[in-house]
Amino acid sequence: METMTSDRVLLTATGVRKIYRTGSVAVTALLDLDLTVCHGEMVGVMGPSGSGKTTLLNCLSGLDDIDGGRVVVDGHDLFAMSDAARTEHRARTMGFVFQAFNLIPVFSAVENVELPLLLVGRRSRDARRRALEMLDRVGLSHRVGHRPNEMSGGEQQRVTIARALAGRPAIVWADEPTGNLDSAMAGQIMDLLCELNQDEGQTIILVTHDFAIGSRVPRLIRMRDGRLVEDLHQRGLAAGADTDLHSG
Ligand SMILES: Nc1ncnc2c1ncn2[C@@H]1O[C@H](COP(=O)(O)OP(=O)(O)OP(=O)(O)O)[C@@H](O)[C@H]1O
Repeated sequence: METMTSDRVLLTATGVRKIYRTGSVAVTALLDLDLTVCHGEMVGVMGPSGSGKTTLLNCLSGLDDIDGGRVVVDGHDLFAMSDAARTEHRARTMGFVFQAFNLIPVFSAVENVELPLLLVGRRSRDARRRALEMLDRVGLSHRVGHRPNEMSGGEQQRVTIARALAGRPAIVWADEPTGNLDSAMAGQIMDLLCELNQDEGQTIILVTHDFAIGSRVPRLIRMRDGRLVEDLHQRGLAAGADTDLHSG
């Protein structure tokens, strides 16, 4: 069993509840969800369509409000903060990779990666240096001046990963990051994410419905009807991660 000493804990969700209300219809998308994630973990989130995977990502990252419970990330209670403080905390501690690449079409790769750094006040020379370093890290040093429509889907997703990691976030959230890619490119993006986790200890929480992806993460949680129904530490999959096999 994993020993979760408090200094290793990065995220704690306790009794999280999320209800979507549309007119008179209420859908409970998360029900009393408890989850603890430690620094350096790579966690996959799987479950049937509608089970609450994206809602989990949106609520535990503070992108969306919750209807009950508590989420603490990097020592800060997300929903005890003002909206402005939560936004600032998110920009400082979290990076996001989505299925849609959401790159700015008129910007080059390096401009897309440096933009969030400039928005949080980094000096332009520092932001450029860090953006180039990250593009090199994701294997795109030969594409820094290319615009999104001049790159393949896999290359565009590498740019978004470079952008997500440029600010050295404590957590990277990824929602179906390989959903728009063919299986060969999807495999390469997973290789990169696994490498960033294993070599650099980057904490990653990844939503997927793809079993090939889910089989590669050291820890896999499964959802059903808004509840966490399984928490599986897959044996021997990651350096530094817990390798006990247990569920619960
Ligand atoms: N904005 C919304 N308004 C109303 N209901 C919503 C909203 N977003 C999600 N839901 C509902 O909440 C439940 C959980 O949705 P969620 O998108 O989190 O599931 P998911 O597991 O990510 O599904 P998928 O694999 O299909 O993306 C579903 O019943 C969905 O219909």
